[in-house]
Amino acid sequence: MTITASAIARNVLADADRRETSGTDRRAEGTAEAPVVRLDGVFRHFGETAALDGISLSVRKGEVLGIIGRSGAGKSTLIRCLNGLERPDRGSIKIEGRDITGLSEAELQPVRRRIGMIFQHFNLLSAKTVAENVMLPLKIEGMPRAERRKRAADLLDLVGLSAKADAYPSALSGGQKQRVGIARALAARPALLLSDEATSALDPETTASILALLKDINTRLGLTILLITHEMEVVRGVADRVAVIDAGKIVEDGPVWSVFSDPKAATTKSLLGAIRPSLPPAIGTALAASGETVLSVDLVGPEAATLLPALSIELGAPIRLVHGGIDHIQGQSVGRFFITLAPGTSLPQAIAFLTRHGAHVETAGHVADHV
Ligand SMILES: Nc1ncnc2c1ncn2[C@@H]1O[C@H](COP(=O)(O)OP(=O)(O)OP(=O)(O)O)[C@@H](O)[C@H]1O
Repeated sequence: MTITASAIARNVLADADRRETSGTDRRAEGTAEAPVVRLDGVFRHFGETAALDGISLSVRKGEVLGIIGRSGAGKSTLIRCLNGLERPDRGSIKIEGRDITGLSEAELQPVRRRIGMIFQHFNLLSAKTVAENVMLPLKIEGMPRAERRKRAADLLDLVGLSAKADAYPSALSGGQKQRVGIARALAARPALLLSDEATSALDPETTASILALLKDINTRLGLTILLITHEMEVVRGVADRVAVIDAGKIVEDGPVWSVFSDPKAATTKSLLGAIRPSLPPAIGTALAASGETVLSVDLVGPEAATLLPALSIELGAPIRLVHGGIDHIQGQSVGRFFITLAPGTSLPQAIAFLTRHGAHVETAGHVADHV
């Protein structure tokens, strides 16, 4: 799909920015520099269950943060706290610098309008057309009809669905429904787009196209996005930073390339299991039977591409790559290789060389008697 880079698109969030800098829409201490979202020591317990157990994190303006966790980790509770549907037991939650934890329902309404949401099951009104669905938040805002129509047309252009303006949701594919959901979420010019498992009901190809659209909107409009997901592929596809939540705690937080190349927490390693190369057991068994030593080698950076040939030259013998390769995440080359050394070569020499070049090396599986 091609999205036209129009003045319209640049205008999609412009009013929100004007409101933000004028400060007339908020009575907060926040400034343009304040994080869009900031949580400090947020606790929410249900009886003995700590759904949120001291969460602190912030999302900068223009950032895409992925929050990932298994079922029951606390993701839904976090979302409910962010939009004021749930109140934390303690801690503070600031949206654009304004603490929302003590606000009344009436006071929460303008804060909620600053948060656009997209959902796993799209939540479109089946009796309304695509354009009417997109216009709905604007109708609630009291925007005149002609203006609403114009804005809905601009938003449908942005998500590549102009041709479907008068169709009903039942006539759309899942990916098209989610595009409508995105257009609707952007209608009121939010400061934050909150994505709640928005691609979980979509096939991998459609997921990729929705993630590309979100990334495009983030890049072109500078929109801040918080993605809640249980899929690492989603984080990999679009996020700048990832926070891993487990039993109500953030157990890991960092740039996506860094967490993907060197996960520290057990939960992160396990969530990454499916997409981070690990030695297939059958290969490990076969190599053990043949008496070969397998090394796992991790290296981030341009040297990842030249490391193995350089090692081969250092040892004066060929290296066998049995599994893995180079991935490209956020412009970084992330190398993860499983290699075996030729008989008679020095394992300590190989490890010393690789370590000297910044690689993290482990012996995986069988370790043969090397020189
Ligand atoms: N209203 C509630 N009453 C009692 N326990 C709750 C309530 N809401 C959440 N919990 C518990 O808090 C923990 C976190 O739940 P939460 O729904 O936030 O997790 P989640 O990460 O969103 O899970 P999923 O991905 O399955 O939706 C779970 O143990 C859940 O059983």
